[in-house]
Amino acid sequence: MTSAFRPDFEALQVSNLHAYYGESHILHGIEFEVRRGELITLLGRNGAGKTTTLRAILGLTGRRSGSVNLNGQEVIDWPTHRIAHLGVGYCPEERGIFASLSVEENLVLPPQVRSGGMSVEELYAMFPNLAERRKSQGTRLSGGEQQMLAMARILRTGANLLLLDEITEGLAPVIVQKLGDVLGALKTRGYTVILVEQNFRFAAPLADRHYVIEHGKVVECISREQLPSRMDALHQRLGV
Ligand SMILES: Nc1ncnc2c1ncn2[C@@H]1O[C@H](COP(=O)(O)OP(=O)(O)OP(=O)(O)O)[C@@H](O)[C@H]1O
Repeated sequence: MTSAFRPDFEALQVSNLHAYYGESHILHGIEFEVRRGELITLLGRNGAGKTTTLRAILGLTGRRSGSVNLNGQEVIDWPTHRIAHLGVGYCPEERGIFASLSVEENLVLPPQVRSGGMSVEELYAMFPNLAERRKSQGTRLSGGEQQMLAMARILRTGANLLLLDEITEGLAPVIVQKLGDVLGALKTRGYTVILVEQNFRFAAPLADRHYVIEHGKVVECISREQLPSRMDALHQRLGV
């Protein structure tokens, strides 16, 4: 560890990030940044490289190159578990709930990556549905309950930079609204969020900036202030 090393996350800067799955070159020099307490989105059509970007930050793709700088620390060559211990939590699209374990067992299973994680009781206060289902098996949860559990689980680990992949996909409007409230509350508490999202209406009010990805490259960065004047161009890019 260098003397500049500080485990608490303040900023992530991704520069010239290339990533591969086997021989397939998927990311072609991704560039973006996010600072503590910000929420940014990665937008783009299917197959643009949004999920791969989240996975590449954590070292979950094949070969990768370029720079992933976390709070002044270059982590491009680090293994995933070391990166996670800087406070990075990943919520994959498939959620990864253990079907044979109860809600509470799922919650307490992952090891803490840093101090300051939320307690189980704090999480039940944030997600009352989970409190009611604390003894239920993973298989018996609705899609919305599974998503809340997946979010709650990374909050318990102490992660404060959250990489969230399509968390609203397939969920009822009332659950989507609840997830929006939770993200707003987390932002207020200083959490930092990178959101891959197809539901732009969900993401727009929460986000400080939007990065549009096409063919493994960021082709546009749109701030909250610029959004009203760039909506038409954005719709065209996303094909919606
Ligand atoms: N494990 C893998 N092996 C090989 N190619 C992959 C793998 N995962 C993804 N890809 C390819 O990488 C490209 C980017 O996929 P990625 O999942 O990052 O896109 P995305 O923008 O998240 O889109 P979606 O919304 O469809 O998930 C696609 O062409 C996809 O087929």
